[in-house]
Amino acid sequence: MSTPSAIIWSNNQLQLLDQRVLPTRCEYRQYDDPFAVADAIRAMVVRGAPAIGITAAYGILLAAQKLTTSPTSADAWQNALRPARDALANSRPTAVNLFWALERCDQVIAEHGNGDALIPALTKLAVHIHAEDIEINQRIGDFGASLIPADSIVYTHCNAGALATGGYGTALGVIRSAHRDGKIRGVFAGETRPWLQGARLTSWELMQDDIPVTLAIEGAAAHLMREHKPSWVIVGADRVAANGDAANKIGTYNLAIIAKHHGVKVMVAAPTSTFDALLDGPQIPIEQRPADEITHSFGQRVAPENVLTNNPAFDVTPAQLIDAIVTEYGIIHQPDRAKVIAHLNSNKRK
Ligand SMILES: CSC[C@@H](O)[C@@H](O)C(=O)COP(=O)(O)O
Repeated sequence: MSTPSAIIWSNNQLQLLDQRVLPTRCEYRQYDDPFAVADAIRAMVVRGAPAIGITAAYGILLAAQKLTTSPTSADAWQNALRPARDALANSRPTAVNLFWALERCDQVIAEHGNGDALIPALTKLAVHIHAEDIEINQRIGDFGASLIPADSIVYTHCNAGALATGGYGTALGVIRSAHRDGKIRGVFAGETRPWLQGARLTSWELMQDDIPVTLAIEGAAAHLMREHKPSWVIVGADRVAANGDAANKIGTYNLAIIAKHHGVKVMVAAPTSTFDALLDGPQIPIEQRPADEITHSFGQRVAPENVLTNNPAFDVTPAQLIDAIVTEYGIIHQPDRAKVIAHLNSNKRK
Protein backbone atom coordinates (compact mmCIF):
# COMPACT_ATOMS: atom_id res chain seq x y z
CA MET A 1 0.00 0.00 0.00
CA SER A 2 1.21 3.53 -0.56
CA THR A 3 0.10 6.88 0.77
CA PRO A 4 -2.84 8.45 -1.11
CA SER A 5 -2.12 11.71 -2.96
CA ALA A 6 -2.61 14.84 -0.89
CA ILE A 7 -3.60 16.77 -4.03
CA ILE A 8 -5.55 15.63 -7.09
CA TRP A 9 -6.36 17.72 -10.17
CA SER A 10 -9.06 16.24 -12.38
CA ASN A 11 -11.90 17.59 -14.54
CA ASN A 12 -10.70 21.15 -13.89
CA GLN A 13 -11.31 20.74 -10.19
CA LEU A 14 -9.00 20.47 -7.24
CA GLN A 15 -9.37 17.74 -4.63
CA LEU A 16 -7.50 17.93 -1.35
CA LEU A 17 -7.16 15.04 1.05
CA ASP A 18 -8.40 16.46 4.35
CA GLN A 19 -5.35 15.89 6.54
CA ARG A 20 -7.17 17.10 9.65
CA VAL A 21 -9.15 13.87 9.90
CA LEU A 22 -6.38 11.38 9.08
CA PRO A 23 -5.67 8.64 9.97
CA THR A 24 -9.18 7.69 11.07
CA ARG A 25 -10.89 9.02 7.94
CA CYS A 26 -9.58 9.33 4.38
CA GLU A 27 -11.76 12.05 2.83
CA TYR A 28 -11.22 14.29 -0.18
CA ARG A 29 -12.79 17.76 -0.43
CA GLN A 30 -13.52 19.41 -3.78
CA TYR A 31 -12.55 22.99 -4.63
CA ASP A 32 -13.43 25.20 -7.55
CA ASP A 33 -12.98 28.50 -5.74
CA PRO A 34 -9.53 30.03 -5.01
CA PHE A 35 -10.71 31.72 -1.79
CA ALA A 36 -11.87 28.37 -0.43
CA VAL A 37 -8.45 26.98 -1.38
CA ALA A 38 -6.75 29.77 0.62
CA ASP A 39 -9.00 28.91 3.59
CA ALA A 40 -8.10 25.22 3.20
CA ILE A 41 -4.38 26.04 3.39
CA ARG A 42 -4.89 28.18 6.50
CA ALA A 43 -7.12 25.56 8.12
CA MET A 44 -4.53 22.77 7.52
CA VAL A 45 -6.67 20.68 5.14
CA VAL A 46 -3.45 20.65 3.12
CA ARG A 47 -0.12 21.40 4.77
CA GLY A 48 3.62 20.96 4.30
CA ALA A 49 5.66 23.50 2.33
CA PRO A 50 5.78 21.82 -1.13
CA ALA A 51 2.10 20.78 -0.96
CA ILE A 52 1.12 24.35 -0.07
CA GLY A 53 3.06 25.62 -3.12
CA ILE A 54 1.43 23.11 -5.48
CA THR A 55 -2.02 23.93 -4.06
CA ALA A 56 -1.44 27.67 -4.54
CA ALA A 57 -0.61 27.11 -8.24
CA TYR A 58 -3.92 25.24 -8.66
CA GLY A 59 -5.61 28.06 -6.70
CA ILE A 60 -4.48 30.64 -9.28
CA LEU A 61 -5.64 28.33 -12.07
CA LEU A 62 -9.08 28.06 -10.44
CA ALA A 63 -9.20 31.86 -10.13
CA ALA A 64 -8.44 32.22 -13.86
CA GLN A 65 -11.04 29.57 -14.79
CA LYS A 66 -13.69 31.33 -12.73
CA LEU A 67 -13.47 34.71 -14.49
CA THR A 68 -16.58 35.17 -16.64
CA THR A 69 -14.85 37.36 -19.22
CA SER A 70 -11.26 36.81 -20.32
CA PRO A 71 -8.94 39.80 -19.82
CA THR A 72 -7.01 40.68 -22.98
CA SER A 73 -3.66 41.80 -21.55
CA ALA A 74 -1.21 40.49 -18.98
CA ASP A 75 -1.82 43.57 -16.79
CA ALA A 76 -5.58 43.05 -16.94
CA TRP A 77 -5.14 39.38 -15.97
CA GLN A 78 -2.91 40.35 -13.03
CA ASN A 79 -5.51 42.86 -11.83
CA ALA A 80 -8.38 40.42 -12.20
CA LEU A 81 -6.50 37.68 -10.34
CA ARG A 82 -5.09 39.94 -7.61
CA PRO A 83 -7.77 39.31 -4.92
CA ALA A 84 -7.31 35.54 -5.24
CA ARG A 85 -3.52 35.87 -5.35
CA ASP A 86 -3.57 38.04 -2.21
CA ALA A 87 -5.83 35.57 -0.39
CA LEU A 88 -3.50 32.69 -1.24
CA ALA A 89 -0.38 34.70 -0.33
CA ASN A 90 -1.91 35.59 3.04
CA SER A 91 -2.86 32.03 3.94
CA ARG A 92 0.37 30.93 5.66
CA PRO A 93 3.50 33.09 5.87
CA THR A 94 6.46 30.77 6.57
CA ALA A 95 6.50 28.20 3.74
CA VAL A 96 8.34 30.04 0.98
CA ASN A 97 7.17 27.47 -1.60
CA LEU A 98 3.84 29.30 -1.54
CA PHE A 99 5.43 32.53 -2.80
CA TRP A 100 7.73 30.63 -5.16
CA ALA A 101 4.68 29.02 -6.83
CA LEU A 102 2.75 32.31 -7.00
CA GLU A 103 5.76 33.98 -8.64
CA ARG A 104 5.94 31.20 -11.23
CA CYS A 105 2.26 31.85 -11.98
CA ASP A 106 3.04 35.60 -12.32
CA GLN A 107 5.72 34.78 -14.91
CA VAL A 108 3.30 32.65 -16.94
CA ILE A 109 0.70 35.43 -16.82
CA ALA A 110 3.31 37.94 -18.01
CA GLU A 111 4.32 35.63 -20.88
CA HIS A 112 0.89 34.37 -21.99
CA GLY A 113 -1.59 37.02 -20.75
CA ASN A 114 -1.77 38.85 -24.08
CA GLY A 115 -3.16 35.91 -26.08
CA ASP A 116 -5.95 33.44 -25.43
CA ALA A 117 -3.64 30.68 -24.17
CA LEU A 118 -3.33 31.69 -20.55
CA ILE A 119 -5.55 29.03 -18.97
CA PRO A 120 -3.81 26.15 -20.81
CA ALA A 121 -0.45 27.69 -19.81
CA LEU A 122 -1.47 27.96 -16.12
CA THR A 123 -2.79 24.39 -16.26
CA LYS A 124 0.49 23.18 -17.73
CA LEU A 125 2.45 25.03 -15.04
CA ALA A 126 0.43 23.72 -12.07
CA VAL A 127 0.47 20.14 -13.36
CA HIS A 128 4.21 20.46 -14.03
CA ILE A 129 4.99 21.84 -10.53
CA HIS A 130 2.99 18.95 -9.08
CA ALA A 131 4.62 16.16 -11.14
CA GLU A 132 8.10 17.67 -10.88
CA ASP A 133 7.88 17.67 -7.09
CA ILE A 134 7.59 13.87 -6.94
CA GLU A 135 10.68 13.42 -9.09
CA ILE A 136 12.56 16.04 -7.04
CA ASN A 137 11.72 14.22 -3.82
CA GLN A 138 12.98 10.92 -5.21
CA ARG A 139 16.29 12.61 -5.98
CA ILE A 140 16.44 14.19 -2.51
CA GLY A 141 15.62 10.78 -1.05
CA ASP A 142 18.45 9.05 -2.87
CA PHE A 143 21.04 11.73 -2.05
CA GLY A 144 19.98 11.72 1.60
CA ALA A 145 19.98 7.93 1.83
CA SER A 146 23.63 7.88 0.74
CA LEU A 147 24.45 9.50 4.11
CA ILE A 148 22.62 6.91 6.23
CA PRO A 149 24.76 4.12 7.66
CA ALA A 150 23.59 0.51 7.63
CA ASP A 151 21.31 -0.69 10.43
CA SER A 152 20.26 2.84 11.40
CA ILE A 153 17.68 4.19 13.72
CA VAL A 154 16.61 7.65 12.59
CA TYR A 155 14.44 10.29 14.23
CA THR A 156 11.94 12.52 12.41
CA HIS A 157 9.57 15.31 13.39
CA CYS A 158 6.25 16.57 12.04
CA ASN A 159 5.37 15.18 8.60
CA ALA A 160 7.65 15.85 5.64
CA GLY A 161 6.27 12.93 3.71
CA ALA A 162 4.14 12.18 0.66
CA LEU A 163 1.28 13.99 2.40
CA ALA A 164 3.32 17.20 2.63
CA THR A 165 4.47 17.16 -0.99
CA GLY A 166 3.48 16.02 -4.48
CA GLY A 167 4.49 12.52 -3.34
CA TYR A 168 7.37 10.46 -1.82
CA GLY A 169 8.31 13.20 0.66
CA THR A 170 11.48 15.07 1.57
CA ALA A 171 12.56 13.80 5.03
CA LEU A 172 10.37 10.72 4.60
CA GLY A 173 11.72 10.44 1.04
CA VAL A 174 15.20 10.02 2.54
CA ILE A 175 13.80 7.43 4.94
CA ARG A 176 11.95 5.65 2.09
CA SER A 177 15.10 5.47 -0.04
CA ALA A 178 17.25 4.34 2.91
CA HIS A 179 14.66 1.69 3.77
CA ARG A 180 14.64 0.50 0.15
CA ASP A 181 18.44 0.18 0.47
CA GLY A 182 18.02 -1.98 3.57
CA LYS A 183 19.58 0.55 5.96
CA ILE A 184 16.70 1.33 8.32
CA ARG A 185 16.26 -0.64 11.55
CA GLY A 186 13.69 1.78 12.90
CA VAL A 187 12.26 5.30 12.80
CA PHE A 188 11.17 7.38 15.76
CA ALA A 189 8.36 9.80 14.90
CA GLY A 190 7.84 12.63 17.39
CA GLU A 191 4.11 13.26 17.86
CA THR A 192 4.36 17.03 17.04
CA ARG A 193 2.01 19.02 19.20
CA PRO A 194 -0.45 20.62 18.68
CA TRP A 195 -1.54 19.23 15.29
CA LEU A 196 0.05 15.81 15.85
CA GLN A 197 1.43 15.51 12.32
CA GLY A 198 3.94 12.94 13.62
CA ALA A 199 1.28 10.81 15.30
CA ARG A 200 -1.52 11.16 12.77
CA LEU A 201 0.38 11.43 9.49
CA THR A 202 4.01 10.26 9.69
CA SER A 203 3.38 7.07 11.63
CA TRP A 204 0.43 6.29 9.29
CA GLU A 205 2.47 6.97 6.14
CA LEU A 206 5.41 4.85 7.24
CA MET A 207 3.23 1.98 8.41
CA GLN A 208 1.56 1.86 4.99
CA ASP A 209 4.99 1.24 3.44
CA ASP A 210 5.95 -1.29 6.13
CA ILE A 211 8.73 0.95 7.41
CA PRO A 212 9.20 0.18 11.13
CA VAL A 213 8.07 3.30 13.00
CA THR A 214 7.76 4.00 16.71
CA LEU A 215 5.70 6.95 17.86
CA ALA A 216 7.02 9.00 20.80
CA ILE A 217 6.01 12.14 22.65
CA GLU A 218 8.14 15.25 22.12
CA GLY A 219 9.45 15.23 25.69
CA ALA A 220 10.99 11.78 25.16
CA ALA A 221 13.49 12.97 22.53
CA ALA A 222 16.57 13.39 24.76
CA HIS A 223 15.93 10.11 26.58
CA LEU A 224 15.41 8.24 23.31
CA MET A 225 18.54 9.69 21.72
CA ARG A 226 20.65 8.61 24.69
CA GLU A 227 19.08 5.15 24.86
CA HIS A 228 18.77 4.31 21.15
CA LYS A 229 21.58 6.33 19.53
CA PRO A 230 19.91 7.26 16.22
CA SER A 231 22.37 8.02 13.41
CA TRP A 232 20.42 11.04 12.13
CA VAL A 233 17.57 13.39 12.93
CA ILE A 234 15.96 13.91 9.50
CA VAL A 235 13.50 16.77 8.98
CA GLY A 236 12.03 18.89 6.21
CA ALA A 237 11.95 22.69 6.04
CA ASP A 238 9.52 25.49 5.33
CA ARG A 239 12.25 27.96 4.45
CA VAL A 240 16.03 27.62 4.24
CA ALA A 241 17.75 30.99 4.53
CA ALA A 242 20.83 32.18 2.62
CA ASN A 243 23.04 31.52 5.67
CA GLY A 244 21.82 27.90 5.95
CA ASP A 245 19.47 28.47 8.91
CA ALA A 246 16.31 26.40 8.42
CA ALA A 247 12.74 27.10 9.55
CA ASN A 248 10.73 23.97 10.22
CA LYS A 249 7.95 22.77 12.51
CA ILE A 250 8.18 24.10 16.06
CA GLY A 251 10.35 21.76 18.10
CA THR A 252 12.91 21.12 15.36
CA TYR A 253 15.35 23.55 17.03
CA ASN A 254 14.95 21.66 20.34
CA LEU A 255 15.71 18.40 18.54
CA ALA A 256 18.82 19.83 16.89
CA ILE A 257 20.18 20.98 20.26
CA ILE A 258 19.46 17.61 21.83
CA ALA A 259 21.01 15.85 18.84
CA LYS A 260 24.22 17.91 19.17
CA HIS A 261 24.53 16.91 22.83
CA HIS A 262 24.21 13.24 21.95
CA GLY A 263 26.42 13.21 18.85
CA VAL A 264 23.44 12.59 16.56
CA LYS A 265 23.67 14.27 13.14
CA VAL A 266 20.96 16.56 11.77
CA MET A 267 19.79 16.45 8.15
CA VAL A 268 17.41 18.97 6.54
CA ALA A 269 15.88 17.60 3.35
CA ALA A 270 14.33 20.29 1.15
CA PRO A 271 13.95 21.18 -2.53
CA THR A 272 15.57 24.38 -3.80
CA SER A 273 12.05 25.89 -4.03
CA THR A 274 12.21 26.00 -0.19
CA PHE A 275 15.29 28.25 -0.22
CA ASP A 276 15.05 32.00 0.30
CA ALA A 277 18.35 33.52 -0.74
CA LEU A 278 17.15 37.00 0.30
CA LEU A 279 16.87 36.35 4.03
CA ASP A 280 18.93 35.13 6.97
CA GLY A 281 17.35 32.86 9.56
CA PRO A 282 16.28 35.53 12.09
CA GLN A 283 14.37 37.38 9.35
CA ILE A 284 12.17 34.41 8.43
CA PRO A 285 8.53 35.26 9.25
CA ILE A 286 7.21 32.81 11.83
CA GLU A 287 3.51 32.01 11.70
CA GLN A 288 1.60 32.44 14.97
CA ARG A 289 -1.34 30.02 15.11
CA PRO A 290 -4.58 30.57 17.05
CA ALA A 291 -4.55 30.12 20.83
CA ASP A 292 -7.30 27.51 20.81
CA GLU A 293 -4.92 25.04 19.16
CA ILE A 294 -3.15 24.77 22.53
CA THR A 295 -5.92 25.65 24.98
CA HIS A 296 -8.11 22.91 23.49
CA SER A 297 -7.46 19.33 22.51
CA PHE A 298 -9.92 17.14 20.57
CA GLY A 299 -12.66 19.71 21.11
CA GLN A 300 -12.13 19.93 24.86
CA ARG A 301 -10.65 22.78 26.89
CA VAL A 302 -7.32 21.70 28.44
CA ALA A 303 -6.13 25.08 29.81
CA PRO A 304 -7.73 27.73 32.03
CA GLU A 305 -9.96 30.35 30.39
CA ASN A 306 -8.01 33.50 29.43
CA VAL A 307 -4.58 31.94 29.93
CA LEU A 308 -1.88 33.77 27.96
CA THR A 309 -0.62 31.66 25.07
CA ASN A 310 2.18 31.69 22.54
CA ASN A 311 1.74 29.30 19.63
CA PRO A 312 4.47 29.68 16.98
CA ALA A 313 4.07 27.08 14.22
CA PHE A 314 7.76 27.04 13.29
CA ASP A 315 11.22 27.67 14.70
CA VAL A 316 14.56 28.37 13.07
CA THR A 317 17.45 25.96 13.53
CA PRO A 318 20.81 27.71 13.13
CA ALA A 319 23.05 26.34 10.37
CA GLN A 320 25.75 25.48 12.95
CA LEU A 321 23.46 22.74 14.29
CA ILE A 322 22.80 21.26 10.82
CA ASP A 323 25.21 18.65 9.44
CA ALA A 324 23.72 18.37 5.96
CA ILE A 325 21.10 20.07 3.83
CA VAL A 326 19.98 17.77 1.02
CA THR A 327 18.36 19.16 -2.13
CA GLU A 328 17.45 17.66 -5.49
CA TYR A 329 20.94 18.67 -6.66
CA GLY A 330 22.99 17.07 -3.91
CA ILE A 331 24.29 17.59 -0.39
CA ILE A 332 25.49 20.76 1.33
CA HIS A 333 27.71 19.49 4.14
CA GLN A 334 28.10 21.75 7.21
CA PRO A 335 26.07 24.50 5.52
CA ASP A 336 27.00 28.16 5.64
CA ARG A 337 26.24 31.18 3.48
CA ALA A 338 29.02 30.59 0.94
CA LYS A 339 28.04 26.95 0.43
CA VAL A 340 24.30 27.67 0.20
CA ILE A 341 24.76 30.48 -2.33
CA ALA A 342 27.23 28.40 -4.38
CA HIS A 343 24.79 25.45 -4.38
CA LEU A 344 21.91 27.63 -5.56
CA ASN A 345 23.98 29.44 -8.20
CA SER A 346 25.41 26.30 -9.73
CA ASN A 347 22.01 24.57 -9.82
CA LYS A 348 19.56 27.14 -11.10
CA ARG A 349 16.28 25.52 -12.10
CA LYS A 350 15.23 25.75 -15.71
C1 LIG B 1 8.08 18.48 3.09
S1 LIG B 1 7.22 19.34 4.26
C2 LIG B 1 8.39 20.36 5.11
C3 LIG B 1 7.77 21.19 6.18
O1 LIG B 1 6.73 21.95 5.63
C4 LIG B 1 7.26 20.31 7.33
O2 LIG B 1 8.36 19.73 7.97
C5 LIG B 1 6.47 21.13 8.31
O3 LIG B 1 7.00 21.74 9.21
C6 LIG B 1 5.02 21.24 8.03
O4 LIG B 1 4.34 22.05 8.94
P1 LIG B 1 2.76 22.20 8.80
O5 LIG B 1 2.38 23.19 9.86
O6 LIG B 1 2.18 20.84 9.02
O7 LIG B 1 2.50 22.74 7.41
